[in-house]
Amino acid sequence: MLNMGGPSTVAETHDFLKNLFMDGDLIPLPFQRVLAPLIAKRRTPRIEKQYEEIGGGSPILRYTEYQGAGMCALLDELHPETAPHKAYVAFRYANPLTQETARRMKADNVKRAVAFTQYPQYSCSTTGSSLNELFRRGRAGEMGDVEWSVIDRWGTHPGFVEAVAQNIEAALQQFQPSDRSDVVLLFSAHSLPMSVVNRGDPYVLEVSTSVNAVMDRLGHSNPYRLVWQSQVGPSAWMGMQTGEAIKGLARLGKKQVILVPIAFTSDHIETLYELDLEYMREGRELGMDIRRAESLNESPVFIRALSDIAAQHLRDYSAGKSGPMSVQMGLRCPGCKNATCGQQKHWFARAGQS
Ligand SMILES: C=CC1=C(C)c2cc3[nH]c(cc4nc(cc5[nH]c(cc1n2)c(C)c5CCC(=O)O)C(CCC(=O)O)=C4C)c(C)c3C=C
Ligand SMILES: [Fe+2]
Ligand SMILES: [Fe+2]
Repeated sequence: MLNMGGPSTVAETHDFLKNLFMDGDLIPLPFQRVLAPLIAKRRTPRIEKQYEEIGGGSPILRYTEYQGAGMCALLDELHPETAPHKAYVAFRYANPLTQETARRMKADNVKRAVAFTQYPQYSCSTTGSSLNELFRRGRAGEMGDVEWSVIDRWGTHPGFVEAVAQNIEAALQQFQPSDRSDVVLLFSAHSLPMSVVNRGDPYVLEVSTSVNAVMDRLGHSNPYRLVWQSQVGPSAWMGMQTGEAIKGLARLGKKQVILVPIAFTSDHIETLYELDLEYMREGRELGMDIRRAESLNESPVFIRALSDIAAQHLRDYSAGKSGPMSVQMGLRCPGCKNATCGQQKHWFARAGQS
């Protein structure tokens, strides 16, 4: 289970930030090896405080382990041919790091593995980065002889869509029945630098497609917008920003709002601090009745979706098909060397079309 990860304790914040700023797939910096530790050090006190305020660390590991155990139990039934299944967590910037997980897999003598991204929508800076790291560890011989396949995106899987929709419906129940259809659904995803969007990264399109699928499932019952949060640094990022959207809705007199995280599968600093503490407080100060759809966390519907995605992948793989959600390791973009790059410019350049 590949993801970014987060510091499980406040004390791990600095190392998490350092690993994050060292990653050229996420943040390409000039003189990265020199600058990254400096930026991480300067940023640490502020981010430590945020992790303190949300209970002393990121719950992402706890939720990923819970989801992984649930997924494997179901998968043993759905795909007994490859049972027993075991979930390993490989985080990009926090423990357990990919390197450590690779070592554990080797010690466990694992021979067959699925690299299953836990980002529903693909970006070269998130899933791409995790897959690159996995490649590096494999090439360094740290994993032993493993037959790999990849699930690289699943943002329109009906089970994922259903789980998000059910959490929205639960949040809608908190409003008076007569008000419900006027509540604005504000889908909020982590933003992406415009430099990444403009080179054709598929993330923005895939997040939009997820939102559309959820709205289809809800029968377009409510007004909705897709907005973007968590910009870092001075460069241009994908907008509109979540904070600006909330202020804009308040100006329009649209005061009943549900914030819906759509690009994360569990709670962490971006939901618990930025959405719950910052934006919801701002909204309430503007006189709004602003709530949040719960993150997928321990949702049984979501865990079933994970097992279904994995089972379908395993069936496709044994039938010799890679399936629509998955590609096999070895296919690497000639442009950025990402395993499953979705950047149109890179692939078209290869085909001689640009
Ligand atoms: C789909 C999810 C994410 C995308 C896309 C993404 C892009 C992205 N992020 C940064 C910089 C930072 N992100 C930070 C935290 C963080 N980011 C995500 C997800 C995505 N990031 C999550 C889930 C988290 C929180 C982890 C946790 O608490 O468990 C941080 C650290 C916090 C901070 O210092 O503000 C930074 C920095 C960039 C530059 C980027 C674009 C490519
Ligand atoms: Fe981020
Ligand atoms: Fe690429």
